[in-house]
Amino acid sequence: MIKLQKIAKSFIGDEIETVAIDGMDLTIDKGEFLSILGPSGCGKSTLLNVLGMLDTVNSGEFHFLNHQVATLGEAQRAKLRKQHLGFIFQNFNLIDELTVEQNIELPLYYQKVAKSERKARVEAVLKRVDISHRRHHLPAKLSGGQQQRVAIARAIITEPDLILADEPTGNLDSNNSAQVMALLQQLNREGATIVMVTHAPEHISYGTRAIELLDGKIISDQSISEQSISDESISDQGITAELQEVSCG
Ligand SMILES: Nc1ncnc2c1ncn2[C@@H]1O[C@H](COP(=O)(O)OP(=O)(O)OP(=O)(O)O)[C@@H](O)[C@H]1O
Repeated sequence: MIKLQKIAKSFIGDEIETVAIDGMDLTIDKGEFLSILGPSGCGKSTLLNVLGMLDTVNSGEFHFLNHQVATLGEAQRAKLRKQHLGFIFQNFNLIDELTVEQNIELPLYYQKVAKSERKARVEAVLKRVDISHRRHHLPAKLSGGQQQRVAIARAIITEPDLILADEPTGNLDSNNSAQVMALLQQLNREGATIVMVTHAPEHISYGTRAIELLDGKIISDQSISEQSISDESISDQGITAELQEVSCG
């Protein structure tokens, strides 16, 4: 689904160049649930912004489905974003003045989907994330976990090829975090491809693969299976412990 080849991205400010992504190669297949970890400033958000076509690269190739994204202009990238991507953010990014169901409906409205179909799809997604009982509430009346479930519903309602999640549990307590991660895992098991930036090494076990970045480069790339997670937690010296150390940065 995605192929990055020798991608480089730097920022220039006050005559100082900061290299955020340093010649990165990365392939992501349909159906993966990839976690991206690493210390602060290692390039996680920049990579997610590149994958989300919110930011351009300085050099390298970026293939998404059948498109060569690096050569596309802003309007074409915006079209691809709207058609194929769903975003989930740490601070939910819901619209305060709209109810739960209006927030969820919005992407379909922008896609000019007919009203009757919008209603049917909102209904199904409300059930899917178990928030039907709060459909007429404004976001401020919901808990953080409920707000993130609404944001997930809004991200999946267009049936995107790829869901990008930027620290989706960053503002949640452990109970709500576990619920949101279980929902993302379930969506992945039903076929969704997910790329998630996280500071929580314990959450990689919900995914199928974890990469660790340092200074804009991938320094480890691991397949995650339920078996490997339980083995590693027993040995206490595997990826979970290692990543815990790295993410403290
Ligand atoms: N708009 C920008 N202008 C200048 N430098 C930037 C910009 N965005 C990111 N950087 C720099 O690029 C590097 C990578 O930043 P990035 O935000 O991708 O890191 P991160 O791993 O997501 O960090 P965090 O975990 O703290 O969110 C950092 O050195 C950062 O200061």
